[in-house]
Amino acid sequence: MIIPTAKQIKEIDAFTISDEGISSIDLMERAAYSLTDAITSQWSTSTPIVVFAGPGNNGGDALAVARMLICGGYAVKTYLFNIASRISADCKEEAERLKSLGEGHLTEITSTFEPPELSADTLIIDGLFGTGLSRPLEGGFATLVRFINSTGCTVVSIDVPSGLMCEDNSSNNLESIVRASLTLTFQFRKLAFMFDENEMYVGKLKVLDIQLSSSKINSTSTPYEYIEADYIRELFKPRVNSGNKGTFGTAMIVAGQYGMAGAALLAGSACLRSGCGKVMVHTPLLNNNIIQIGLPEAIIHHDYNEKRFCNPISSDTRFDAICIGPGIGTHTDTSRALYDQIRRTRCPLVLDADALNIIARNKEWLDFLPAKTIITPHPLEFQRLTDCKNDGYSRLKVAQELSESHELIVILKGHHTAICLPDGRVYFNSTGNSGMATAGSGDVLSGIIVSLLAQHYQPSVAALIAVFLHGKAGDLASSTLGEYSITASDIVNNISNSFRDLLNM
Ligand SMILES: NC(=O)C1=CN([C@@H]2O[C@H](COP(=O)(O)OP(=O)(O)OC[C@H]3O[C@@H](n4cnc5c(N)ncnc54)[C@H](OP(=O)(O)O)[C@@H]3O)[C@@H](O)[C@H]2O)[C@H](O)CC1
Ligand SMILES: [K+]
Repeated sequence: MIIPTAKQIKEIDAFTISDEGISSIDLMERAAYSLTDAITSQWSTSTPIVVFAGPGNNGGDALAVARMLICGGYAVKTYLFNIASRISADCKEEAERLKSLGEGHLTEITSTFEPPELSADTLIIDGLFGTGLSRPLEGGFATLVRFINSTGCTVVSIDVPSGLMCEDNSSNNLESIVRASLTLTFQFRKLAFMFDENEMYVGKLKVLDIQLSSSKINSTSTPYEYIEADYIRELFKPRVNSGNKGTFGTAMIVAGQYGMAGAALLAGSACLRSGCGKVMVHTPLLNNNIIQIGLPEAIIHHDYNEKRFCNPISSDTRFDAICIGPGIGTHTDTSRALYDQIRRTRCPLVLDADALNIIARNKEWLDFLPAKTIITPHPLEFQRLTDCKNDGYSRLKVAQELSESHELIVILKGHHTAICLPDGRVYFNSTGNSGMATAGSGDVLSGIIVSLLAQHYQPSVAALIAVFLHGKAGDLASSTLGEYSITASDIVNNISNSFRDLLNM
């Protein structure tokens, strides 16, 4: 599903109204029904409810929900903030409909507001601002948001937590954003929901289908897409029944300085579990026994010259794709070997972990990475690499620029890992959980990517499939072990289930 901007959502909304011949107030009612349905399925009529409605259509939604809840037998107190006497037409109409239920349901605030005493079991419905927020909240609205956040009550935000911009929050006033327990958003995830630091505002997320025009959605052009199983499934090539191990490619993994052999084992085993024909591990001689025993299927490509660090691979070694980085350290010998290898590499390349830390110290190397090289930084690695600002939106913009200017595939790891392609498109992943934030998890991802590259998947496709499968393997591991107990090996052990689940095997 696409992730449109707030402006595009407005256009889709307007098109739906004209194309379907539905009035805007009826579309608002449709949205309010789905909100009410989601709320009543989770909270019973014994829950006291307080609704805060703003001056725009987000407020209109909130007033309609208040009316529907009252009709459903809930005790609801509603406050409409009409400070500048500029409420939208549909918000005004919804206020009238709410008032028509009788006295005392609606309090209109036109100047100062004395916050009510709220019992701990109160459910707050936040309909102050949605996609129409145009600047950070200040003054009375900022105070109101701080009050909401201080109550300790459960908060359900309509469409967007009030105060959160749909895209760029790098200059926002972060204290003036509602911290929702649950956000019920309409039709699309918003770009800001993809950034890790905004999880504290969004809380749990539920997307409500309010049937906006699908033809308009399909013709809306946006670089951002949220990818789910159906999309990924279509990217697979059939596996040839008559294939031999040569057909499915040889992957080379340069990993594991002495003391970090586990990184080589994890990347190597993930690679083997992801379908390539042969895996070679280039690693210091001292890791020999560990890897021979831990991964008997792999061919160890001994690094004879140096016992502890990685050296260049001899130029007559043949492989179809190469991954460099898991646990290699940043020793000067390794750094020299990395430089040498990058210069010589003619096949698809993935750079991860310490390879990226070495490049961060030699930023000019970015200029000669082969086209379509995949890099897989976590936020700190990306910051070291580019000196970008620390918020998700700024980071994404820099990643998009880097991807486009250097023809790289940048996989920005996070809760919703972003895959930035050189043509400007960005895909956000839908799988994965907090249990995957564990040592070695990135090595597993690199192993899956290089396996798919060795099988001759296009780098962009390999990146998309690998990120999805990796997250899915983590989700399957979590379904039996729970998020607290997952290790990187558990992710490897669930790669096969992840393939089978996706491909219905
Ligand atoms: N997606 C859909 O198809 C549907 C969405 N619905 C709901 O509509 C809102 C969007 O409604 P909109 O009226 O465009 O916007 P808001 O309600 O978010 O707010 C607009 C008003 O807020 C004022 N504003 C903006 N920023 C501030 C601020 N920092 N401080 C004070 N006031 C602010 C703005 O005034 P301006 O001065 O900027 O003009 C407006 O008065 C969407 O989120 C959904 O909830 C439909 O109901 C169903 C279809
Ligand atoms: K809201």
